[in-house]
Formats: sequence, C-alpha cells, structure tokens
Amino acid sequence: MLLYGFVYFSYTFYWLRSGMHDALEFTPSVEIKQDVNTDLRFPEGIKYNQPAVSNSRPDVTTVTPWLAPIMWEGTFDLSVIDAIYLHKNITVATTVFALGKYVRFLKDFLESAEQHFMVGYRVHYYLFTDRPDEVPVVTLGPGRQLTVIKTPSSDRWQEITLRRMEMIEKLIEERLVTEADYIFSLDVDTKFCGHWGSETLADIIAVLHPGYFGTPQREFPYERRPESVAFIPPEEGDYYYGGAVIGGRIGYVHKLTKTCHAQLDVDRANQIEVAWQEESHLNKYFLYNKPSKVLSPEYLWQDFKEKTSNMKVIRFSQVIKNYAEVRPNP
Ligand SMILES: CC(=O)N[C@H]1[C@@H](OP(=O)(O)OP(=O)(O)OC[C@H]2O[C@@H](n3ccc(=O)[nH]c3=O)[C@H](O)[C@@H]2O)O[C@H](CO)[C@H](O)[C@@H]1O
Ligand SMILES: [Mn+2]
Repeated sequence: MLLYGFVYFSYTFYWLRSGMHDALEFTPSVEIKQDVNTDLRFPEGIKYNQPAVSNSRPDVTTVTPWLAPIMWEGTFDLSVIDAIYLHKNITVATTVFALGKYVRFLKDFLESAEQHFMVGYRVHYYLFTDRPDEVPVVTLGPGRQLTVIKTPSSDRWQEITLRRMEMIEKLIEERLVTEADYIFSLDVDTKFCGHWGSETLADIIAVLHPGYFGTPQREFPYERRPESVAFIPPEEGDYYYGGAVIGGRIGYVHKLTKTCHAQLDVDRANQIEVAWQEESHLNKYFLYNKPSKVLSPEYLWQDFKEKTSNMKVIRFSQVIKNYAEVRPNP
C-alpha cells in the first residue's frame, strides 16, 4: 500500500523538430505504477438501471474519433461511477491562482466548490496568492482542506496565467506525488452551479471551450504563426479546448505542464508571445497527446452566454468580469 498511487518521474527530454510546428516531446512519459486506482472494481450488491443500447444524447457528439467519452448530462450513471471511485480512497488536488485583484473571486469559487465540486471525495485546494491576508474564510466540508501558497504576482496578466504551467509542474514534483492521486487546475473567476463529480476522473481530461463548440477548425483561435511551437495549421485540430480547466492523474498532468512550460520557454527565447498564452500551448499539446476524457461545455460555460438547447445543465461557469478593472495591465 505504500506504493499506492506512486508516480515515478523518469523523463528523457529530446527535441522532435522535423517541421516548425512539431511540439516538444518528452519520452518516455511518466511511468505510472498500475495500481488499484485504474481498475474499475465494482462492489457487489449495488442495483442500478440497465444500460441503454441507444444513444441517450443524439443531439450532441458523445465520443471523440479516438473513442474518448465526451461528458454530457444523460450519458452517464453517477451511482455506477461513484460505486467504483468512492471506495478507492483517492485525494483530488485542486490548484487555483488568485493573484492581485483576482482574490475577490475566491469566496464564490470556494463556497460554490464546497457545494458542488467532488462532494464526498477528499479534496485539497492549493491556493496560490500574493495576498494571503485577503483569502476569505470558507467553511470546508469533512475531508477537505486548503493550503495557501504565497506566490509573487506579476504586473502582466499574460505572465500570471501562463506561469501556472510551471507552478503546477513544480507543485506536483514537490508535493502532489505523495499527497494526491488526481489534480484539477481551475480558473478562479468562475463559479460552480451544478454537480461536478467522479464522472470527470480520467488519466487526462480537457474541456471544450464554450465559445468554439461547433466552430470550423480553421476559425479556432489557435496560434497561427509558424514561428511559435504552439503553431497549428488551418487544416488541423480536433476541438478548441479551454485553458480554464485541466485535470487528470498526477503523472499525466505533470507531463502536460512540463511540456507546455518547456514550449512556453522556447517561444519566450524566440520572443514570441502566443495568441492565448498557455491555452495555445495546451491546444497544441492535446493535438498530439489526445485527452482520454473530454468535458462538454457544461463544465466550462460563460455567464454572459445564452444557454443553448443542448446544455441540459451548467456545472461551472466563468463569471462576468471587468477586465480593465481586475487585471494589472491591458
Ligand atoms: C475560459 C477560459 O478558458 N479562460 C482562459 C482564457 O481567458 P480568461 O479571461 O479566463 O483569463 P483570466 O483573466 O481568467 O486568467 C486566467 C487565470 O489566471 C489567474 N489570474 C489572472 C490574472 C490576474 O491578474 N490574476 C490571476 O490570478 C486567475 O486564476 C485566472 O482565473 O485565456 C487565458 C489565457 O489567456 C487562460 O487560458 C484562461 O484559462
Ligand atoms: Mn478566467
């Protein structure tokens, strides 16, 4: 049991640059000990509805071309998933950054997370902030805890958002390898408004950005300059993923953050700042490292958007903010 969930980091780092738009590659990826976390052991004696043999959501795609499920309300039976995961005794690390004036979003974020996010599971929030005195006191449910990590801010919001990759990478190396099994990294200018639970657990998850669901790939706001490592040509790309949600098992997310961090460094050395900071690199990463589960826009909505008919439930949504007022620079 000591080795339960233990992650070995054994990276060899090399370049794969046959063309300008190849992403950096780390190989072999993190070696993860196969353990009780990944089997789908189901306890005896639990009754549930017989699985349907027709698609319960004909209005939306519920599976990617590489056969990863796309999570929509009505496609899963939570009682079945919880029966599998509740007895595994897992810890879910949740990183959130609240630098500068973004501390104001913490109260709603944390209070709503306590109501809706991974309820029944052990959750450990790791809160990065330069203003520990302004962290609100929020009563946490049983088995849930919060660690404040004092972090210097920056006078550029672009720097704050992209540096999350490096900070998550380090946090995983220094603490999460022994403290957690899964991790989610979430934007703080958000609120939970519906259930978000064990159905989101997977090796590596990505979320469909609500602004580009159904958009032709050539119109995705990918980085389009070939000089950038994040470059994606107009005829490539599966979906446009949002940078506000990343998650998965510790080792997989470590590989993701380490790769994106390295790619951001290469661009920086070449004096290129990509269109959407770490989100552009994340999209490049997922083009060549497909997510094993994809969250529908139910898991990342935007308050200003009119609810569409395929949205049976909104679970997590970006609140309306005055960009000029909350960010340190335009
Ligand atoms: C919905 C969505 O997918 N949002 C993404 C989008 O814009 P957003 O407008 O959502 O970016 P944002 O201003 O919310 O910044 C991302 C996150 O960085 C942190 N932060 C940012 C600025 C600051 O002064 N203090 C601070 O703490 C905070 O946790 C915030 O939630 O593009 C960004 C990169 O350009 C990120 O990829 C966001 O995740
Ligand atoms: Mn945001």
